Amino acid sequence: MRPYRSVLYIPAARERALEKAQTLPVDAIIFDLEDAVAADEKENARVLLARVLGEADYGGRARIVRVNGLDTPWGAEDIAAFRGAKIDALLIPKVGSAADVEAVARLIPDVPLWAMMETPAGMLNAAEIAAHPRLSGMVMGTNDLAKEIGARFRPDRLPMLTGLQLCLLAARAHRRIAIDGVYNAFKDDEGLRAECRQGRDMGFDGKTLIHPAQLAIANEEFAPSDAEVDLARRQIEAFDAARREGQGVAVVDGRIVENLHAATARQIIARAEAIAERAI
Ligand SMILES: CC(C)(COP(=O)(O)OP(=O)(O)OC[C@H]1O[C@@H](n2cnc3c(N)ncnc32)[C@H](O)[C@@H]1OP(=O)(O)O)[C@@H](O)C(=O)NCCC(=O)NCCSC(=O)C[C@H](O)C(=O)O
Ligand SMILES: [Mg+2]
Repeated sequence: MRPYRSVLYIPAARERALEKAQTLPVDAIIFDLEDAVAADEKENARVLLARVLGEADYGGRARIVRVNGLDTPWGAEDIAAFRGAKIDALLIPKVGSAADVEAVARLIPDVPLWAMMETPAGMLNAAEIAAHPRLSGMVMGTNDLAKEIGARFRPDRLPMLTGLQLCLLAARAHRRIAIDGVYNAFKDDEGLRAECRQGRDMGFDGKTLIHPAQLAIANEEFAPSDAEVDLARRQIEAFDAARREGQGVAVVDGRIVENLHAATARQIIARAEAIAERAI
């Protein structure tokens, strides 16, 4: 179980940021060739990123490259540049259907593919996209989604919720990683914390981020709290004791604990242990 609490975008044209990320407390990095790179910088950014990924040491941080779409002048060359590279996933922007995933899969063997979920068609086709055998992760693109549906940004993200939940259901049905969208106001810690909490409550594995100042909050909010770990341990103990006595139900803190609750508790412990092992 690899943690994906914090997933930081870095514009691939920013050499200093590419260097800085080697020491940041982040679970995964999205090296972005798409929207964070201006059109006249695309070719230089691709060359720079290929060099950096060949030389730099990002330790245990997952390395994900977001390429430009195949419907742009840069998409096919981006994909070709990272064939055989030491990366953990290739992230495809604006995926609308499983055919979009298949088109990229044919151009690059072996590497796991992730999909940006950020168009109305993509949200409606989330189930077939998640089912593609090469797909292993889904990333919410809430900026593009807001643009496409004509939504306003609201603290409760009401206009987004149906789309986000369709993607979560699809991701979970096929055991894929699901990462929440970015919080644009990178100096607003309180707003970020609230949105992380909402994303965690919904079931996301972590949050995409745009600035190093956002890392600590995401790492904290997407990790099981001490209270959650303590409760999980007590639930497992109580359930195992009940089983030894031939019972199928235990009670902890006035609430029932059945097989499924014990399974959730074991997941929480496994997640906490995986995070402790990351030790970032
Ligand atoms: C938002 C920024 C433009 C701010 O940059 P800057 O003004 O340079 O910030 P700071 O001066 O506060 O930077 C302090 C130091 O941190 C480093 N830094 C900054 N950002 C990053 C980063 N993302 N990764 C690594 N390091 C970073 C600076 O180099 C400074 O270092 P030092 O020299 O040691 O002091 C900038 O943060 C930025 O460009 N962020 C990323 C924006 C981005 O990637 N956007 C695209 C993804 S969002 C999206 O498209 C999602 C989706 O598709 C959707 O539709 O929603
Ligand atoms: Mg986008």
